[in-house]
Amino acid sequence: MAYSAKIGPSILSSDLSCLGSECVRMMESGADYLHLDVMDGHFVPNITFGHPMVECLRKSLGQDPFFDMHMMVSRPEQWVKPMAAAGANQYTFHIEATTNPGNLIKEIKESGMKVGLAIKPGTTVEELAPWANQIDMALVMTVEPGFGGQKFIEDMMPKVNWLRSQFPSLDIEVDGGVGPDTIHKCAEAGANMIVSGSAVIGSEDPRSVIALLRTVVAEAIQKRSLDR
Ligand SMILES: O=C(CO)[C@@H](O)[C@H](O)COP(=O)(O)O
Ligand SMILES: [Fe+2]
Repeated sequence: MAYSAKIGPSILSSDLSCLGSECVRMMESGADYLHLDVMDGHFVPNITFGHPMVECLRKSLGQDPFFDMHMMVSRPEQWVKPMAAAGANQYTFHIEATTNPGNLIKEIKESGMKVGLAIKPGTTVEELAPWANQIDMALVMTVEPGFGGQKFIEDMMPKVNWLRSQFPSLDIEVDGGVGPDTIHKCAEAGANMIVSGSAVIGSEDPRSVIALLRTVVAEAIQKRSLDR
């Protein structure tokens, strides 16, 4: 079992005028990686930031933090090279946004980044499955992409469960409405990379929330390995 519990705060719901220091605050609170939500106002009805911001964050934060780019954009092909040059570590694109996932996976790998493949709530996990052996991470959205602070969609858990049963060592990420109230469902289903925005950022004690999320997931991973 190659995967481990990792917690990646989504900085979407932080004070964006202090993005650099918010990222530092999350890393100092025990985050394993940073989940950076890129929205283009076309694939989703909201706009955030692009590669120039990522480049500034990389310069200010140094080489250490792992940047998981959640690309909620149409034509994800166009940002692969700029994101790699800006210092992104993982490029997570939506399968709904491209007609040629195979080629995009290849381009991302050639540019030196890891590959994440995301599906919206309305997309079946069978659409992702043919690519699962070529990617580093599968992202199962647990809200409609576009906004932080939405309600967790529990109906997505069978997708996670199925992916875990079919691909025992794949990194599986959940994103949207995940926090102390919903983490048990995600962990039991088999998710190991946990994005949490408002529950972590909005907490007075982000360190404790991150630690709790990680403990629940680590315990579920251990239980699964004992059950095998
Ligand atoms: O990609 C998205 C939303 O589209 C997420 O990354 C959210 O930003 C997570 O925030 P919470 O739902 O945890 O508040
Ligand atoms: Fe996200």
